[in-house]
Amino acid sequence: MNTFPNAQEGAGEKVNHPFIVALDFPTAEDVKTFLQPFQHESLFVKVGMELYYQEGPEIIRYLKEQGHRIFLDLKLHDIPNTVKRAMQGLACLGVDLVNVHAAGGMKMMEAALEGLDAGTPSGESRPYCIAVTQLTSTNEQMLREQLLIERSMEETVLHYASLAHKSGLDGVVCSAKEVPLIRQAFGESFLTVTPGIRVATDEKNDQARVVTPYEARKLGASAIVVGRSITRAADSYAAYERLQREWNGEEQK
Ligand SMILES: O=C(O)c1cc(=O)[nH]c(=O)n1[C@@H]1O[C@H](COP(=O)(O)O)[C@@H](O)[C@H]1O
Repeated sequence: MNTFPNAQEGAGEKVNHPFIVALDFPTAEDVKTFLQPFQHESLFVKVGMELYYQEGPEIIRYLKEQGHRIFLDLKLHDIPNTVKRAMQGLACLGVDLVNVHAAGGMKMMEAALEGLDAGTPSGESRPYCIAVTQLTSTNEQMLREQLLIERSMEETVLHYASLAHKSGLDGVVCSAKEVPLIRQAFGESFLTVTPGIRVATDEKNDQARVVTPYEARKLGASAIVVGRSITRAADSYAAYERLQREWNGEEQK
């Protein structure tokens, strides 16, 4: 498998856990402009729907050539056969991490893994596969009133995480708020990738369950995903450095 350092390994030492920068841009040109100040850095970047639907596999090839690790965030959610075949195609791209919606159910998640195994070129490692539990833009009121889920957010996230775990997935996407519960239930090697990251002075925008990089680290998240706090900052590189220092436990803001 690809390397994905566990947040608990080397506790107390300085270990660089994945800090994933969400490249939420409409074009490859925007990405190239954004990455200019980072040209000497090897990043862990996320390509989501906005960019992939416009630029397709070419942007993945470009980012790999630049030496970046890639989370291809397409949040697959369909019938098992469709997800299996889509994952088979994505596995050829050589990305490090992909995801599905746990709401698609266990058969769909198992099919995702089958597709990835079938599509990974021999001699290469298959991408890690994680499941979105509840989007970080969802709050408890939305669970109740829109999704008709009567359980608490924590119970719901834990339930979806258990489906992902039973299906053999490598981890979940959740808010860092839910990480301690998931770690307690499924151990330290089950990945918890956490978006909804903001520092105190940031706008929440459409996010509901937000956590600072420092708190996410303390809560034991395996990785954080940061988009607008960096991509919309006046000085993106300075923002990246500041948030990364916080994530690495060097300073609290
Ligand atoms: O799967 C994801 O990456 C994801 C899941 C989730 O529950 N919430 C969430 O915000 N994300 C993604 O994480 C990124 C967060 O971006 P910012 O809110 O700008 O930091 C976006 O690219 C979202 O698509």
